[in-house]
Order: sequence, then C-alpha cells, then structure tokens
Amino acid sequence: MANNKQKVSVFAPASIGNVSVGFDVLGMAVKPVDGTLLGDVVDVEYSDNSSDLIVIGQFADKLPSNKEDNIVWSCLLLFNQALAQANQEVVDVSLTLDKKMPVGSGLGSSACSVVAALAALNLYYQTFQQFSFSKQEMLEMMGQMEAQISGSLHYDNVAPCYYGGLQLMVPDEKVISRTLPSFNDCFYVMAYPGIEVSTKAAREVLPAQYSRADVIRHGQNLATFVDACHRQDKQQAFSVLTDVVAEPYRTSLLPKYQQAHDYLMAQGALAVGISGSGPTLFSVCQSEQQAKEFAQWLESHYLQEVNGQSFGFVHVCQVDENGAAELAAK
Ligand SMILES: Nc1ncnc2c1ncn2[C@@H]1O[C@H](COP(=O)(O)OP(=O)(O)OP(=O)(O)O)[C@@H](O)[C@H]1O
Ligand SMILES: N[C@@H](CCO)C(=O)O
Repeated sequence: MANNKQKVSVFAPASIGNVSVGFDVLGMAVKPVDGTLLGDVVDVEYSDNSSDLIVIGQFADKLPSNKEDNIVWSCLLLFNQALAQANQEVVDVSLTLDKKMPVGSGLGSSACSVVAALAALNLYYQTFQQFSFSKQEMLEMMGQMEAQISGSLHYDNVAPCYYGGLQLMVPDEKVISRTLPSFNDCFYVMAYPGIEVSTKAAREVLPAQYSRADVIRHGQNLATFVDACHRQDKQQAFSVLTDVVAEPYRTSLLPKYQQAHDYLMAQGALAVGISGSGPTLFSVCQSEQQAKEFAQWLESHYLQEVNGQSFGFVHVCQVDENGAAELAAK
C-alpha cells in the first residue's frame, strides 16, 4: 500500500568526459575533497494526485521553464514505458530535481540529472514496489536520455556518473562500460569558468575526418593510458594525456584556456585538459597542496564575469568511486 512517507533521494556526481585521450569512450566521476555535493540530487516521493516535477537549486533558472522540456521529465516517461513493457504497475510520483550543476559546463550536467532521476526511480520501485531493473538496463536508459539531449549517443558522462570511478566504453551492448583502475591518490582540480558551452556546438567545430598521423597518435595515447592504468604507472599514464581529437579545435571556444594550460603545465601539473566538451578545465596533481595552489590561481585567472557576475567555481577533487548514491532522507 502506497503512502505519503514513501520517499527516496539520490545524488549523482560530476564527471570528466573524454579524460583527454578517450573522446566519447573514457569518463571519470569526481568528488570534492571538502565534501561539497558536486552533482544533482533527485527526490522521488509518493503522490496521491498525479505525477509532477519541481525544480529547485542554484541552477534551476538555467533550465527550460516547462517541465516537459526538462530531461528529468523525459526520464520519468521512459521509466514508466519500461515498467509497462515489463508488465509492472505504474504509480504516480512527485519528483524534485535539485539542480546544483551548471548547464553546458563540461561537468556532465545533463548526465547528473538523468542518472539521479533514473537511479532514484529504480530505487523507489525497488524499495516500495519490490521491482527493479538491472544496472545494465538502467545504463541503457541513461544513454538513451543523454543522446536525446546532446544529439548523439555517448556514455562517457552517464557511465562514470552511475557506476563511479574511471570508465571505458566498450563496443559490446551487453557490457557498454568497464571500470578501469584509476589513480585515486591523485588530485583533480576542476575549474568551471562560469560561461556556457553547449555540447552540441562543441561537437560541431570538430572535423569530420582526421589525418593518419592523428589517428595513430590517438590510438597510441589511449592504449598507453589504459595499459598504464592497469599497471598503476602514474607517470606513464599522465605523460600521454594529450587530446588530438577535440582539444585543438575546441580551444577557440574557451577564453583563457590555452594560457591556463601552459601555466599549469609549466608549474608541474601531471596533466591539464578540457573536461568533456568544456568550458571546465581539469588539472591533475600529485599532492593536495599543489592542487590547492592551482585552485587559487585558477580562481583568479580562469573564472570569468558575465554581466558583472561570476558563476564560476573551482574544486579540488578526487575520483568518486561510488557514482550515484542514495542520500539519507531529510
Ligand atoms: N535537467 C537538465 N539538466 C541539464 N540540462 C537540461 C536539463 N533538462 C533540460 N536540459 C537542457 O539540455 C541541454 C543540455 O545541454 P548540454 O548537453 O550542452 O549540457 P550539459 O549536459 O549540461 O553539458 P556538459 O555535459 O558539458 O556538462 C540544455 O539546453 C538544457 O537546457
Ligand atoms: N564526449 C562528449 C561529451 C562530453 O561531455 C564530447 O566531448 O563531445
């Protein structure tokens, strides 16, 4: 019997799409070391009326005002369709999206909403309706929703956001994504400058074809990185973290990126890259001390003002091994 105490809450973390060497095929979930929830939260609770969506949070006003255009609403429709196909009863629920992630940031903002929504719905049904979809089925739905919003099917944000850790997308629909050993003693400085770059626009600047030299370099960098992850060879892994597929073409969309990249590399960063399709920059550091110094520098040199206001932020992060996680009921 449903009642008004039935409620679950799920957090889904930010992620670094591509990780420089794996365009559309590598992604890593991150979490700030100070405990800030860098990601979106979705609550699902019993409704005795009809299903609904409320959007709150710092970046709520950046989303479409009607709920039908919010990807979280599309997630509910897709989930209900899957329930019907599985001959399960569909119940009315009220969803609340706490939109903590800036849109078009390169932090996998839409993936955070998609993963938090679908994972929360699955948890709700598992807890109160004794039915749930498998993780694999969930990831497929998440990919479908991410494709709807960005115009192409790529799992490099939804897979790490859902599973956590460093994920490699494999061309096998029965697997989709495999966890790679990551460097969890490293620190990843994430600097979001406060401007918006849409994934769609950042894909449109990419060439349709690449030279043989680029193809060889890309294959060699990705293969060397994956091998070094398995051997936990940090120096080797980060020495090849160079993007030949997207970064050379996207730099022009990212004011101050090249200067920041060159400065941080000269100061001893293990690597610097564009997170996803940008504009967030990530920098890999050996020590927390170095990460904090870089964070301070990026705050003064990479964040930007839009109409006299700054929406940017910088966080010192580590790998988020958990991915989407239930939050204690408030
Ligand atoms: N809940 C939601 N979260 C994020 N974007 C949403 C959501 N609902 C609808 N949208 C719309 O989807 C589009 C998302 O664009 P885009 O794919 O560039 O963003 P993103 O996922 O935030 O980017 P990134 O992966 O670089 O962080 C925007 O037009 C936004 O208004
Ligand atoms: N891998 C995709 C999305 C990253 O968020 C891209 O770089 O366009």
